[in-house]
Amino acid sequence: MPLKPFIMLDAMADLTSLDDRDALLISLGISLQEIFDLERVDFYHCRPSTEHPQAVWQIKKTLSLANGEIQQAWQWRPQNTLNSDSADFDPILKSALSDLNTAESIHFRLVRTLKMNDQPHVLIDCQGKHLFKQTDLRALQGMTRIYENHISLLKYSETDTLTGLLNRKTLERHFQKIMGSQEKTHAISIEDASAIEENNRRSQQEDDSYFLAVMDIDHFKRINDQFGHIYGDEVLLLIAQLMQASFRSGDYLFRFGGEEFVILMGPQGESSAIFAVERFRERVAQTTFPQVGQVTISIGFTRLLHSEVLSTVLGRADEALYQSKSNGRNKVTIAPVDTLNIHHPVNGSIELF
Ligand SMILES: Nc1nc2c(ncn2[C@@H]2O[C@H](COP(=O)(O)OP(=O)(O)OP(=O)(O)O)[C@@H](O)[C@H]2O)c(=O)[nH]1
Repeated sequence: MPLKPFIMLDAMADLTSLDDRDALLISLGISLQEIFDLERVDFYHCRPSTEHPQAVWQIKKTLSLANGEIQQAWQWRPQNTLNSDSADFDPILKSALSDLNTAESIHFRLVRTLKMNDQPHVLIDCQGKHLFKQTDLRALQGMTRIYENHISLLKYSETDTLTGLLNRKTLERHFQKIMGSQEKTHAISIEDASAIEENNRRSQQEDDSYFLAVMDIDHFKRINDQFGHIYGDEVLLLIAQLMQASFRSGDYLFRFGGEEFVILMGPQGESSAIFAVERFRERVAQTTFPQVGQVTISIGFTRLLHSEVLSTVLGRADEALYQSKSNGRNKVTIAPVDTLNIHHPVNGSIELF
Protein backbone atom coordinates (compact mmCIF):
# COMPACT_ATOMS: atom_id res chain seq x y z
CA MET A 1 0.00 0.00 0.00
CA PRO A 2 1.57 3.37 -0.98
CA LEU A 3 1.35 6.04 1.71
CA LYS A 4 -1.12 8.85 1.10
CA PRO A 5 0.65 12.04 2.30
CA PHE A 6 -2.12 14.50 1.38
CA ILE A 7 -4.79 12.46 3.12
CA MET A 8 -2.45 12.27 6.09
CA LEU A 9 -1.94 16.04 6.16
CA ASP A 10 -5.70 16.61 5.92
CA ALA A 11 -6.23 14.11 8.72
CA MET A 12 -3.73 15.86 10.97
CA ALA A 13 -5.25 19.27 10.23
CA ASP A 14 -8.71 17.87 11.17
CA LEU A 15 -7.36 16.25 14.30
CA THR A 16 -5.69 19.37 15.64
CA SER A 17 -8.84 21.42 15.10
CA LEU A 18 -10.82 19.34 17.62
CA ASP A 19 -11.04 19.71 21.39
CA ASP A 20 -13.53 16.98 22.24
CA ARG A 21 -11.69 13.79 23.29
CA ASP A 22 -14.23 11.40 21.74
CA ALA A 23 -14.35 13.32 18.47
CA LEU A 24 -10.55 13.32 18.43
CA LEU A 25 -10.32 9.56 18.72
CA ILE A 26 -13.05 9.01 16.11
CA SER A 27 -11.22 11.35 13.74
CA LEU A 28 -7.93 9.52 14.36
CA GLY A 29 -9.61 6.13 13.83
CA ILE A 30 -11.24 7.16 10.53
CA SER A 31 -7.93 8.58 9.28
CA LEU A 32 -5.99 5.46 10.24
CA GLN A 33 -8.51 3.27 8.45
CA GLU A 34 -8.27 5.35 5.32
CA ILE A 35 -4.50 5.83 5.27
CA PHE A 36 -3.50 2.26 6.14
CA ASP A 37 -6.48 0.54 4.53
CA LEU A 38 -7.46 -1.14 7.80
CA GLU A 39 -10.26 -3.63 8.36
CA ARG A 40 -10.90 -2.29 11.82
CA VAL A 41 -9.45 -0.05 14.51
CA ASP A 42 -10.18 -0.56 18.22
CA PHE A 43 -9.31 1.92 20.94
CA TYR A 44 -8.85 0.95 24.56
CA HIS A 45 -8.51 3.37 27.46
CA CYS A 46 -6.17 2.28 30.19
CA ARG A 47 -5.44 3.39 33.74
CA PRO A 48 -3.57 2.00 36.72
CA SER A 49 -5.92 -0.16 38.75
CA THR A 50 -6.87 1.39 42.09
CA GLU A 51 -7.63 -1.99 43.69
CA HIS A 52 -4.21 -3.44 42.94
CA PRO A 53 -0.58 -2.50 43.45
CA GLN A 54 0.85 -0.07 40.94
CA ALA A 55 1.97 -2.60 38.34
CA VAL A 56 -1.59 -3.61 37.43
CA TRP A 57 -3.57 -1.83 34.74
CA GLN A 58 -7.20 -1.86 33.76
CA ILE A 59 -8.27 -1.40 30.18
CA LYS A 60 -11.63 -0.75 28.60
CA LYS A 61 -12.58 -0.89 24.96
CA THR A 62 -14.06 2.53 24.26
CA LEU A 63 -14.28 2.80 20.51
CA SER A 64 -14.44 0.43 17.54
CA LEU A 65 -14.46 1.35 13.88
CA ALA A 66 -15.29 -1.51 11.54
CA ASN A 67 -17.46 -2.07 8.45
CA GLY A 68 -18.29 1.63 8.27
CA GLU A 69 -19.70 1.57 11.80
CA ILE A 70 -18.56 3.36 14.93
CA GLN A 71 -19.31 1.79 18.29
CA GLN A 72 -18.61 3.48 21.61
CA ALA A 73 -18.62 1.96 25.09
CA TRP A 74 -17.90 3.37 28.49
CA GLN A 75 -17.82 0.70 31.15
CA TRP A 76 -14.54 -0.33 32.73
CA ARG A 77 -14.32 -4.11 32.67
CA PRO A 78 -12.34 -5.40 35.62
CA GLN A 79 -11.74 -8.72 33.83
CA ASN A 80 -9.56 -6.84 31.39
CA THR A 81 -7.04 -6.18 34.09
CA LEU A 82 -3.46 -6.65 32.95
CA ASN A 83 -0.44 -7.45 35.03
CA SER A 84 2.41 -5.28 33.97
CA ASP A 85 5.66 -4.52 35.68
CA SER A 86 7.29 -3.46 32.46
CA ALA A 87 7.84 0.08 31.26
CA ASP A 88 7.22 -1.19 27.74
CA PHE A 89 3.50 -1.72 27.80
CA ASP A 90 2.97 -2.86 24.22
CA PRO A 91 4.11 -6.52 24.23
CA ILE A 92 1.98 -7.35 27.27
CA LEU A 93 -0.90 -5.53 25.77
CA LYS A 94 -0.60 -7.25 22.43
CA SER A 95 -1.11 -10.65 23.98
CA ALA A 96 -3.97 -9.39 26.14
CA LEU A 97 -5.68 -7.87 23.15
CA SER A 98 -5.44 -11.03 21.11
CA ASP A 99 -7.59 -12.67 23.81
CA LEU A 100 -10.10 -9.86 23.62
CA ASN A 101 -10.52 -9.68 19.88
CA THR A 102 -9.89 -12.54 17.48
CA ALA A 103 -11.71 -11.83 14.24
CA GLU A 104 -10.89 -14.57 11.71
CA SER A 105 -10.45 -12.31 8.70
CA ILE A 106 -7.70 -10.29 10.35
CA HIS A 107 -4.22 -11.16 9.18
CA PHE A 108 -2.05 -8.34 10.45
CA ARG A 109 -2.28 -6.24 13.53
CA LEU A 110 -0.37 -3.35 15.00
CA VAL A 111 -0.81 -2.16 18.57
CA ARG A 112 0.35 1.29 19.65
CA THR A 113 0.15 3.14 22.94
CA LEU A 114 -0.87 6.79 23.12
CA LYS A 115 0.63 8.46 26.16
CA MET A 116 -0.48 11.39 28.27
CA ASN A 117 2.02 12.80 30.78
CA ASP A 118 4.31 9.87 29.95
CA GLN A 119 1.69 7.32 31.04
CA PRO A 120 -0.14 4.89 28.72
CA HIS A 121 -3.54 6.43 28.21
CA VAL A 122 -5.07 5.00 25.04
CA LEU A 123 -4.16 1.85 23.12
CA ILE A 124 -4.79 1.58 19.40
CA ASP A 125 -5.28 -1.83 17.88
CA CYS A 126 -5.02 -1.55 14.07
CA GLN A 127 -6.04 -4.62 12.11
CA GLY A 128 -5.83 -5.20 8.38
CA LYS A 129 -5.26 -7.68 5.59
CA HIS A 130 -2.02 -6.10 4.37
CA LEU A 131 1.38 -6.45 5.91
CA PHE A 132 2.50 -3.29 7.73
CA LYS A 133 5.70 -1.91 6.20
CA GLN A 134 8.44 0.05 7.92
CA THR A 135 7.15 3.28 6.31
CA ASP A 136 3.67 2.55 7.75
CA LEU A 137 5.15 2.21 11.21
CA ARG A 138 7.01 5.54 10.86
CA ALA A 139 3.89 7.27 9.58
CA LEU A 140 1.75 5.84 12.39
CA GLN A 141 4.35 6.89 14.94
CA GLY A 142 4.32 10.45 13.54
CA MET A 143 0.52 10.61 13.65
CA THR A 144 0.35 9.34 17.22
CA ARG A 145 2.99 11.88 18.29
CA ILE A 146 0.94 14.71 16.82
CA TYR A 147 -2.12 13.35 18.66
CA GLU A 148 -0.17 13.18 21.94
CA ASN A 149 1.19 16.72 21.57
CA HIS A 150 -2.28 18.04 20.79
CA ILE A 151 -3.81 16.26 23.80
CA SER A 152 -1.07 17.65 26.10
CA LEU A 153 -1.72 21.20 24.93
CA LEU A 154 -5.46 20.70 25.31
CA LYS A 155 -5.04 19.34 28.81
CA TYR A 156 -2.82 22.26 29.76
CA SER A 157 -5.36 24.78 28.48
CA GLU A 158 -8.20 23.07 30.38
CA THR A 159 -6.44 22.75 33.73
CA ASP A 160 -6.39 25.13 36.68
CA THR A 161 -2.69 25.68 37.33
CA LEU A 162 -2.88 25.85 41.14
CA THR A 163 -5.09 22.83 41.84
CA GLY A 164 -4.80 20.66 38.72
CA LEU A 165 -8.61 20.47 38.49
CA LEU A 166 -10.53 21.40 35.34
CA ASN A 167 -10.82 25.16 34.91
CA ARG A 168 -14.00 27.20 34.66
CA LYS A 169 -14.00 27.62 30.91
CA THR A 170 -14.37 23.86 30.39
CA LEU A 171 -17.53 23.57 32.53
CA GLU A 172 -19.95 24.54 29.74
CA ARG A 173 -18.52 21.91 27.37
CA HIS A 174 -18.64 19.10 29.95
CA PHE A 175 -22.16 20.15 30.90
CA GLN A 176 -23.26 20.03 27.23
CA LYS A 177 -21.75 16.59 26.88
CA ILE A 178 -23.61 15.27 29.91
CA MET A 179 -26.84 16.83 28.64
CA GLY A 180 -26.19 15.23 25.24
CA SER A 181 -25.78 11.78 26.77
CA GLN A 182 -29.00 12.26 28.80
CA GLU A 183 -30.88 13.18 25.62
CA LYS A 184 -29.38 10.18 23.81
CA THR A 185 -30.64 7.79 26.50
CA HIS A 186 -34.03 9.41 26.22
CA ALA A 187 -34.05 9.15 22.40
CA ILE A 188 -33.13 5.47 22.47
CA SER A 189 -35.88 4.77 24.96
CA ILE A 190 -38.48 6.31 22.65
CA GLU A 191 -37.34 4.39 19.57
CA ASP A 192 -36.94 0.97 21.05
CA ALA A 193 -39.62 -0.80 23.10
CA SER A 194 -37.23 -3.15 24.84
CA ALA A 195 -35.00 -0.16 25.66
CA ILE A 196 -38.04 1.57 27.23
CA GLU A 197 -38.61 -1.45 29.42
CA GLU A 198 -34.96 -1.65 30.34
CA ASN A 199 -34.82 2.10 31.02
CA ASN A 200 -37.87 1.96 33.28
CA ARG A 201 -36.51 -1.04 35.11
CA ARG A 202 -33.19 0.71 35.64
CA SER A 203 -34.71 3.98 36.74
CA GLN A 204 -36.98 2.17 39.20
CA GLN A 205 -34.01 0.30 40.59
CA GLU A 206 -31.42 3.06 40.57
CA ASP A 207 -33.11 6.32 39.66
CA ASP A 208 -29.98 7.26 37.69
CA SER A 209 -29.44 10.98 37.07
CA TYR A 210 -26.73 13.62 36.82
CA PHE A 211 -26.11 16.14 39.60
CA LEU A 212 -24.24 19.38 40.12
CA ALA A 213 -22.78 20.63 43.39
CA VAL A 214 -21.30 24.08 44.03
CA MET A 215 -18.90 24.22 46.94
CA ASP A 216 -17.37 27.24 48.67
CA ILE A 217 -14.75 27.36 51.44
CA ASP A 218 -16.11 29.02 54.57
CA HIS A 219 -14.49 32.25 55.78
CA PHE A 220 -11.62 31.88 53.35
CA LYS A 221 -10.81 35.58 53.58
CA ARG A 222 -10.02 35.08 57.28
CA ILE A 223 -7.63 32.23 56.39
CA ASN A 224 -5.81 34.49 53.93
CA ASP A 225 -5.78 37.42 56.37
CA GLN A 226 -4.61 35.36 59.32
CA PHE A 227 -2.05 33.04 57.66
CA GLY A 228 -1.23 34.71 54.34
CA HIS A 229 -1.98 33.82 50.72
CA ILE A 230 0.60 31.03 50.54
CA TYR A 231 -1.27 29.07 53.21
CA GLY A 232 -4.54 30.06 51.55
CA ASP A 233 -3.26 28.53 48.31
CA GLU A 234 -2.17 25.42 50.21
CA VAL A 235 -5.73 24.99 51.51
CA LEU A 236 -7.08 25.26 47.95
CA LEU A 237 -4.63 22.63 46.76
CA LEU A 238 -5.37 20.22 49.62
CA ILE A 239 -9.12 20.59 49.12
CA ALA A 240 -8.65 19.79 45.42
CA GLN A 241 -6.68 16.67 46.37
CA LEU A 242 -9.41 15.62 48.82
CA MET A 243 -11.94 16.08 46.01
CA GLN A 244 -9.91 13.84 43.69
CA ALA A 245 -9.67 11.18 46.39
CA SER A 246 -13.36 11.40 47.35
CA PHE A 247 -15.32 11.51 44.11
CA ARG A 248 -15.62 8.86 41.44
CA SER A 249 -13.21 8.93 38.51
CA GLY A 250 -16.13 9.62 36.15
CA ASP A 251 -17.19 12.77 38.04
CA TYR A 252 -15.90 16.10 36.70
CA LEU A 253 -14.18 18.39 39.22
CA PHE A 254 -13.71 22.09 38.51
CA ARG A 255 -12.15 25.04 40.26
CA PHE A 256 -14.82 27.56 39.38
CA GLY A 257 -13.38 30.72 40.90
CA GLY A 258 -11.14 31.79 43.80
CA GLU A 259 -12.39 29.47 46.58
CA GLU A 260 -15.37 28.04 44.74
CA PHE A 261 -15.50 24.56 43.19
CA VAL A 262 -18.06 22.72 41.05
CA ILE A 263 -18.66 18.97 40.82
CA LEU A 264 -20.60 17.40 37.94
CA MET A 265 -21.68 13.96 39.10
CA GLY A 266 -23.33 10.96 37.62
CA PRO A 267 -24.99 8.98 36.40
CA GLN A 268 -26.18 7.57 39.72
CA GLY A 269 -29.06 7.44 42.16
CA GLU A 270 -29.86 10.60 44.06
CA SER A 271 -29.18 9.17 47.51
CA SER A 272 -25.74 7.98 46.45
CA ALA A 273 -24.88 11.45 45.04
CA ILE A 274 -26.06 13.15 48.24
CA PHE A 275 -24.08 10.65 50.28
CA ALA A 276 -20.93 11.48 48.25
CA VAL A 277 -21.15 15.25 48.77
CA GLU A 278 -22.04 14.88 52.44
CA ARG A 279 -19.13 12.47 52.96
CA PHE A 280 -16.84 15.01 51.29
CA ARG A 281 -18.07 17.87 53.51
CA GLU A 282 -17.39 15.71 56.54
CA ARG A 283 -13.97 14.66 55.29
CA VAL A 284 -12.90 18.31 54.86
CA ALA A 285 -14.22 19.20 58.34
CA GLN A 286 -12.21 16.34 59.84
CA THR A 287 -8.96 17.22 58.08
CA THR A 288 -6.29 19.22 59.87
CA PHE A 289 -4.75 21.66 57.38
CA PRO A 290 -1.07 22.54 57.94
CA GLN A 291 -0.78 25.67 60.10
CA VAL A 292 -4.40 26.66 59.41
CA GLY A 293 -6.10 23.83 61.36
CA GLN A 294 -9.81 23.28 60.74
CA VAL A 295 -11.49 24.37 57.51
CA THR A 296 -15.13 23.87 56.55
CA ILE A 297 -17.03 24.07 53.28
CA SER A 298 -20.62 24.87 52.32
CA ILE A 299 -22.34 23.09 49.45
CA GLY A 300 -25.37 23.68 47.21
CA PHE A 301 -26.58 20.54 45.41
CA THR A 302 -29.08 19.93 42.63
CA ARG A 303 -30.25 17.37 40.09
CA LEU A 304 -29.91 18.15 36.37
CA LEU A 305 -33.16 18.06 34.42
CA HIS A 306 -33.49 17.28 30.70
CA SER A 307 -32.79 20.21 28.35
CA GLU A 308 -31.73 22.61 31.09
CA VAL A 309 -29.09 25.24 30.39
CA LEU A 310 -26.03 25.57 32.60
CA SER A 311 -26.94 29.02 33.94
CA THR A 312 -30.28 27.68 35.30
CA VAL A 313 -28.64 24.75 37.05
CA LEU A 314 -25.83 26.90 38.45
CA GLY A 315 -28.36 29.49 39.65
CA ARG A 316 -30.32 26.81 41.52
CA ALA A 317 -27.19 25.30 43.10
CA ASP A 318 -25.91 28.79 44.02
CA GLU A 319 -29.18 29.58 45.76
CA ALA A 320 -28.81 26.36 47.77
CA LEU A 321 -25.19 27.28 48.57
CA TYR A 322 -26.38 30.67 49.82
CA GLN A 323 -28.80 28.85 52.14
CA SER A 324 -25.96 26.68 53.47
CA LYS A 325 -23.98 29.86 54.25
CA SER A 326 -26.96 31.61 55.85
CA ASN A 327 -27.80 28.60 57.98
CA GLY A 328 -24.41 28.52 59.69
CA ARG A 329 -22.03 27.09 56.99
CA ASN A 330 -20.44 23.59 56.97
CA LYS A 331 -23.67 22.27 55.40
CA VAL A 332 -25.08 20.66 52.27
CA THR A 333 -28.35 22.17 50.99
CA ILE A 334 -30.38 20.37 48.34
CA ALA A 335 -32.13 22.68 45.88
CA PRO A 336 -35.74 21.80 45.14
CA VAL A 337 -36.57 20.82 41.56
CA ASP A 338 -40.20 20.64 40.49
CA THR A 339 -40.04 17.04 39.39
CA LEU A 340 -37.61 16.06 42.09
CA ASN A 341 -38.73 13.51 44.60
CA ILE A 342 -36.87 14.96 47.56
CA HIS A 343 -35.35 12.53 50.01
CA HIS A 344 -35.16 13.44 53.63
CA PRO A 345 -31.82 14.50 55.05
CA VAL A 346 -29.59 11.67 56.19
CA ASN A 347 -28.29 13.78 59.04
CA GLY A 348 -28.50 17.26 60.52
CA SER A 349 -25.97 18.86 58.20
CA ILE A 350 -28.15 18.40 55.08
CA GLU A 351 -30.93 20.89 54.52
CA LEU A 352 -33.73 21.35 52.02
CA PHE A 353 -35.24 24.70 51.16
N1 LIG B 1 -5.01 32.41 48.69
C1 LIG B 1 -5.88 32.67 47.71
N2 LIG B 1 -6.97 33.43 47.99
C2 LIG B 1 -7.88 33.67 47.02
C3 LIG B 1 -7.70 33.14 45.70
N3 LIG B 1 -8.78 33.54 44.97
C4 LIG B 1 -9.57 34.27 45.78
N4 LIG B 1 -9.05 34.35 47.02
C5 LIG B 1 -9.58 35.04 48.21
O1 LIG B 1 -10.73 34.37 48.67
C6 LIG B 1 -11.44 35.27 49.56
C7 LIG B 1 -12.93 35.05 49.39
O2 LIG B 1 -13.56 35.79 50.39
P1 LIG B 1 -15.10 36.08 50.45
O3 LIG B 1 -15.71 36.01 49.07
O4 LIG B 1 -15.30 37.33 51.23
O5 LIG B 1 -15.71 34.84 51.19
P2 LIG B 1 -15.32 34.11 52.54
O6 LIG B 1 -14.35 34.87 53.38
O7 LIG B 1 -14.91 32.73 52.16
O8 LIG B 1 -16.69 34.07 53.31
P3 LIG B 1 -17.92 33.11 53.10
O9 LIG B 1 -17.85 32.61 51.68
O10 LIG B 1 -19.11 33.97 53.32
O11 LIG B 1 -17.82 32.02 54.09
C8 LIG B 1 -10.97 36.68 49.18
O12 LIG B 1 -10.22 37.19 50.25
C9 LIG B 1 -10.05 36.46 47.97
O13 LIG B 1 -8.97 37.36 47.94
C10 LIG B 1 -6.53 32.36 45.43
O14 LIG B 1 -6.30 31.86 44.32
N5 LIG B 1 -5.67 32.15 46.47
